[in-house]
Amino acid sequence: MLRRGFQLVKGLGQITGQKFSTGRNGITIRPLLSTGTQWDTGSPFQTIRPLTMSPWPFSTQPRDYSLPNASWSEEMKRLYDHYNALCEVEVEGGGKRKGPWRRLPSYNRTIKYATGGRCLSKVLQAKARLFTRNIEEQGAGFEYVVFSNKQEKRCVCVFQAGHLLEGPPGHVHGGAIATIIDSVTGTLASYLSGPVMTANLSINYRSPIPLGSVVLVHSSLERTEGRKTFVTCQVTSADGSKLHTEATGLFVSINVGHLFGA
Ligand SMILES: CCCCCCCC(=O)SCCNC(=O)CCNC(=O)[C@H](O)C(C)(C)COP(=O)(O)OP(=O)(O)OC[C@H]1O[C@@H](n2cnc3c(N)ncnc32)[C@H](O)[C@@H]1OP(=O)(O)O
Repeated sequence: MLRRGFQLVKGLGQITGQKFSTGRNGITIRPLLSTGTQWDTGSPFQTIRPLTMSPWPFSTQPRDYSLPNASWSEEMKRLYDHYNALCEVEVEGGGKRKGPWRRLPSYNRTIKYATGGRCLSKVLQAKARLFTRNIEEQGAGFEYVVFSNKQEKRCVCVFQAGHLLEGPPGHVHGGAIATIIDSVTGTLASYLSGPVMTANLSINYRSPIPLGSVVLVHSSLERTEGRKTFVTCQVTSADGSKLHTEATGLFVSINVGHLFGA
C-alpha cells in the first residue's frame, strides 16, 4: 500500500494531460474544477465534469456547495437566479441552448481523496478541507457561487458574508475579503490556464463590506505571458453602485507535482 501511495504521487507529479493516473492499477483521479477547486488540467473551456473515479476505494459524488440553501438572503437568491438564467438561452422555435454563462460547481476539497488506504490519505490529508468551505453551519461563513463567461474570459461571484467573518464591528474581515478574492481570481486563472498558484495578490480596500450583505466579486483576465496569468478583480455592492475592493492577481502555472515536492 505504501508503494501504491507513492506511485500515485509520482503519477500526480507527471501530469501533463487530462487526468491523474496511478499507472499499473489503472485508477484515475480527475481534479475538480469549481469555485472550491479548480484544477482542470485540460483546455481552458472544456466541459467541466464532477470528479470521476473508479474503482474502489475512491469515494463518490461530492456535495456541490454553490447551490442555494436556506441561509441565502432574497438578494443572494435573486442574483443567483439572474446569472443562472444566463446559463441557458431560448432558441427560435422553442427549446433552450447553453448560454454564455455557466455556474461552476464548488466542493469542499480540491481533490476528492481516497477513503481507503492509509498512505494515500496521509499524502492527501484526509481531514483537509477547502478554507472557504469548511464552516458547516449554513450562512455562517462564505456563501458564494461563481459564474463564468468563457467568451469574455471573466467570472462573477455572488458572495454573502456570514457572521463568522467579522473584522471591524459589523463588517467583513479584510482577510476574509482577500480569501474570496483569491478564490475567485484563482478560479478564473485556473479555468483559463489550468493548474496555477497565486504568486501575487495586490488589494486596495475602498469601503467596508457590511456583514451579512451580498456583494459581487468580478474578475477578468488582463493578459497571459508564458506561465503567468494576470487577472483583475473588483468587489462591488449588489447593485454595482459602490466599489468595496479592487485587486490584481498574478497566477503562475505549475506542474501539480510542485505541490508534492516533485
Ligand atoms: C477555490 C479555490 C481557489 C483557490 C485559489 C487559491 C490559490 C492559492 O491560494 S495558492 C496558495 C498561495 N500561493 C502559494 O503558496 C504559492 C507559493 N509560491 C510558489 O509556489 C512559487 O513561487 C510559484 C509556483 C508561484 C512560482 O514558482 P516557480 O514555478 O518556480 O516559477 P518562477 O520561475 O519563480 O516564476 C515564474 C514567473 O513568474 C514570475 N513571478 C513569480 N512569483 C512572482 C511574484 N510574486 N511577483 C511577480 N512575479 C512573479 C517570475 O518572475 C517568472 O517570470 P518570467 O517567466 O517572466 O521570468
